[in-house]
Amino acid sequence: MFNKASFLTRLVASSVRVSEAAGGIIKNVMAGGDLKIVDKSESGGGGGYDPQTEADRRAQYCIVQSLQRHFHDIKIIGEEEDTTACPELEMGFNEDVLLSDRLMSNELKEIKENEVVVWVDPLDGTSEVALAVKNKNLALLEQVTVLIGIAYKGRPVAGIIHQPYHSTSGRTVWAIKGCGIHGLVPVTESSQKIVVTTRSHLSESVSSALEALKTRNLADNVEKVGGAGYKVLKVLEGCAAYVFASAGCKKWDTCAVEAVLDAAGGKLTDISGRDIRYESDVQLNNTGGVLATASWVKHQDYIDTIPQEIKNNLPEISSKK
Ligand SMILES: Nc1ncnc2c1ncn2[C@@H]1O[C@H](COP(=O)(O)O)[C@@H](OP(=O)(O)O)[C@H]1O
Ligand SMILES: [Mg+2]
Ligand SMILES: [Mg+2]
Ligand SMILES: [Mg+2]
Repeated sequence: MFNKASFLTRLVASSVRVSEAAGGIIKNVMAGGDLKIVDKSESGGGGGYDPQTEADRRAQYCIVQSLQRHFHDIKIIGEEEDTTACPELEMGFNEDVLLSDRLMSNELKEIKENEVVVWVDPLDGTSEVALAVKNKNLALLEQVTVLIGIAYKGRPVAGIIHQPYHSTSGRTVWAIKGCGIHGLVPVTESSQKIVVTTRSHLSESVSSALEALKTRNLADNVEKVGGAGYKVLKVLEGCAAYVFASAGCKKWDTCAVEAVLDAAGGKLTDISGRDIRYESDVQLNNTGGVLATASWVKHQDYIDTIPQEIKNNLPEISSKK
């Protein structure tokens, strides 16, 4: 069945399994207790504290090696430049994904390996991992996700969000364009408009945008949590929007989650309402910020309410410097 399925279906079926293996590696490193944290901003990464742990490095190695072994011509762009080798694992694939093959459009069925860009965030929420260990507050680990996003012609067509610390054995939420969302049931209405935003990268523009939303009853409450992946899961499970009026997050933070949110009827753009592009040569930073809304609110209301001066300070820069 696997070999008969189209390339995209096989890539997603493998990516679901690889994300779960990466989640297991993250848990093993955490259980070992020695995160070997480095601060990437010290090696010229610019910006503030930007932690990377042994879990980030091992998880990325596992994901990239496994996918490259089975799909030689795909282009993979991952967050971490430094990785740590880990034993080769025979991944297999997730059988449920193969069932999507018959639902896929012909255009997606015909996609070839060298036409996709795979955006990998091996561990999203590293700041929360560091804080969980520092404060011995393991509840924060629920905010950790593994993100694998698949882009075709510069736009997301499939996404995998693995959440290793969700309940006891973790969960994987995945979607292929036009084939629905799997792994959770999206909330379709809520009496309260809760907006989620960053815990560890707050800034003047992030706060001002949220204040503006509050005045127009588009944010009854604001929750500050970690990870782009976790915030989109919160939007899928009842929050109204994820609003991040800052240029800090990257293409690997948003490609997977945009595909999953889109499959649930939500929407993700920059804060000016522009589509985020995912070609292999784009600027890595999401310089226009991130606005992700649930299916049951009007995305345009949020765009219209964010002050123009904040948007002007977050221009879209699409080509790589
Ligand atoms: N100013 C900044 N500098 C570096 N990374 C940033 C950033 N703002 C956001 N990010 C990254 O975007 C993701 C979501 O951030 P946040 O948790 O603050 O909402 C995190 O990914 P990683 O944890 O994969 O590094 C975080 O590091
Ligand atoms: Mg990230
Ligand atoms: Mg990361
Ligand atoms: Mg990081």
